[in-house]
Amino acid sequence: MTESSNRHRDPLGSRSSVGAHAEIPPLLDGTRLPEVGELLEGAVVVAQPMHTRFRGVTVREAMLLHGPAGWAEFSPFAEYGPEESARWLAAAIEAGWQGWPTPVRDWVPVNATVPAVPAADVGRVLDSFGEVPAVKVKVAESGRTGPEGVAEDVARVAEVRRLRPGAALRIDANQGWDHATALAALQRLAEHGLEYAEQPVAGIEGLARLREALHAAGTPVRIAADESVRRETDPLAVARAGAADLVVVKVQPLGGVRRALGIVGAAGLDAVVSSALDTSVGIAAGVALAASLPALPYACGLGTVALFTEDVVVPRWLPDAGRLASCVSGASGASRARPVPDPAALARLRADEGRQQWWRQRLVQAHGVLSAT
Ligand SMILES: O=C(O)CCC(=O)C1=CC=C[C@@H](O)[C@@H]1C(=O)O
Ligand SMILES: [Mg+2]
Repeated sequence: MTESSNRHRDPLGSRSSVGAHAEIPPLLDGTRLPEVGELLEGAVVVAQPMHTRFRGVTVREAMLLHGPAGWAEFSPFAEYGPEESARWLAAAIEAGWQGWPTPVRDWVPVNATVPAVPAADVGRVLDSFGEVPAVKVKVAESGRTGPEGVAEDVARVAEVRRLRPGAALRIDANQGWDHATALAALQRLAEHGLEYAEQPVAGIEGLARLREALHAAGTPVRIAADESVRRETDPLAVARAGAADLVVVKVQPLGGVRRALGIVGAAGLDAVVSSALDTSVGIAAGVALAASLPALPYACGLGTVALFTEDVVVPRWLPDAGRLASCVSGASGASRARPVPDPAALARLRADEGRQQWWRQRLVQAHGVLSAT
């Protein structure tokens, strides 16, 4: 597909100029794949409890690896199989055995993330992030997508707007709505001023159809693709289809900072960097990506360690005045040191032997996929 034919398929004018032959770097891209034994030496699985259930998770487990370049995180969600997990392992190998590219900025703006809590709890959650330029609100929680659930979503968003009148506001439905519900809900939510709606419905065609319907209804809420980027075998398909205005990028699911940079470049759309609910060790990779992108028009979803009751890094890596400093050396040197697990917190949060074993097996399987690639 040429650039002009792509525009033809996108009558609403998303700015993507992705071509059919846009190439994204392969996993590991020339980096040596360490032996399993080398990866597992010093590896430890931690279990970090959450203040509030988030994407069905109440305790977040993560395997931390220690390579020559520093600490790295391997934490594919529990339900992910070896193929998908291999991308997360490639990201950990980049972090621990290669290091990240030189950034173009020293710090990145960060958004608060509000889980699907009752409106009465919104103030408490917002306070845990401090002052931030933007807030992301979770909506369409599983089992809460009927009229009552939508009313709760509207109340939650309205409360955020009341408490943070100047903040940019975005919602994330994690593809929980059907077309009609999304169309109606977004028209109501748009009254509170939305910078964009993240994955309101499932699938690339679903996003394209909703985006057109919103424009036709005179409510042109921008659409961000998340699951349609990170869980698709072709992360560029959504951009090719002109189905979204921007892409959400997460380092671990996309296979590392360099690969994510390649995907954003090839997609030709604005990108929002977000966490994969990582510990502070994994957050460092997200900051490395955000600090390296040529353009960073949106605050990043990298403040999520605030959602844990405790983090393995002490003090945990929270935004300061709405921003996180880069820990990779750039033109003006690194603004802070790379986060390192605290030995006492590591011992306290260490998962039991059964879980250590389960994660070691997952790593071995993901390693098998990478060695066959
Ligand atoms: O983007 C943010 O503000 C925080 C990160 C975040 O929302 C997520 C992290 C990991 C998994 C998720 O279901 C969720 C998301 O869908 O974006
Ligand atoms: Mg999302």
